[in-house]
Amino acid sequence: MMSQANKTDVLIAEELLLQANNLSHKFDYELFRDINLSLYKKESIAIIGTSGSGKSTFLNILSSLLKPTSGNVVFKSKDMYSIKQNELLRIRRDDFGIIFQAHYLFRGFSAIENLEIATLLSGEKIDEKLLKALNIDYVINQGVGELSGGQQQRLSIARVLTKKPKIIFADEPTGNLDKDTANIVMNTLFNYIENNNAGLILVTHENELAMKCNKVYKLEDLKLQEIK
Ligand SMILES: Nc1ncnc2c1ncn2[C@@H]1O[C@H](COP(=O)(O)OP(=O)(O)OP(=O)(O)O)[C@@H](O)[C@H]1O
Repeated sequence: MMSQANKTDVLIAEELLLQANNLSHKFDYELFRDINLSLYKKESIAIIGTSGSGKSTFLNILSSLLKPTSGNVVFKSKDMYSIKQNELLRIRRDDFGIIFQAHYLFRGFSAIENLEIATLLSGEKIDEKLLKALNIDYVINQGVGELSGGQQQRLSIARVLTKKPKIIFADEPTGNLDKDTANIVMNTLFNYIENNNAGLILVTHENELAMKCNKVYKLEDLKLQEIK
């Protein structure tokens, strides 16, 4: 029979979405050393730190885009940087939602066509409620080039959520937005992870925004310091 301690281990493992172990990275100089991080279902984590401290680099490593100098990132019991490239691409396509400030929308297409592309890849449906919540439901027939910067940003967030990722990685997702719109976007992301058993890792320089997350870490002196 399984002991109580083992049962607890199994339970924690089932709730775990992503685990980073002993991550170190350097470019010309060392950015961080031996960092550990765990993300659980329904959890939001914010990473703060001064400009150039390595926040975006850390997020790129967690989100399958950059192999760390050393250490590993485990998703679904697999070390992402030891598996085959096509398996890694599948994880990125099916399970990860990556939101960057520079949004990669298809400019020759309308807003709705950009969402349809996401549904084709994932087999999911466009969620009208999501478009309403993000206040872009009334512009979906317009060309991407006709949308404002903030509308494009929200459209790219809608496109990421449309494919129903297990983990959302967001680098300054509200960077271009006014406060009210930023709140709408953050509430949409929080509701999404709650309703879909997903997780969120957010990089931001705004402390107020960071503190809305369950956990906050500051990247400083090569380490992640726990703030909340
Ligand atoms: N591909 C790369 N090659 C070489 N150096 C890089 C590369 N990407 C980032 N760096 C360097 O690593 C350092 C950290 O960059 P990063 O973008 O991770 O910081 P950040 O904390 O996100 O900064 P900011 O808040 O200003 O966006 C910077 O000095 C940057 O020049």
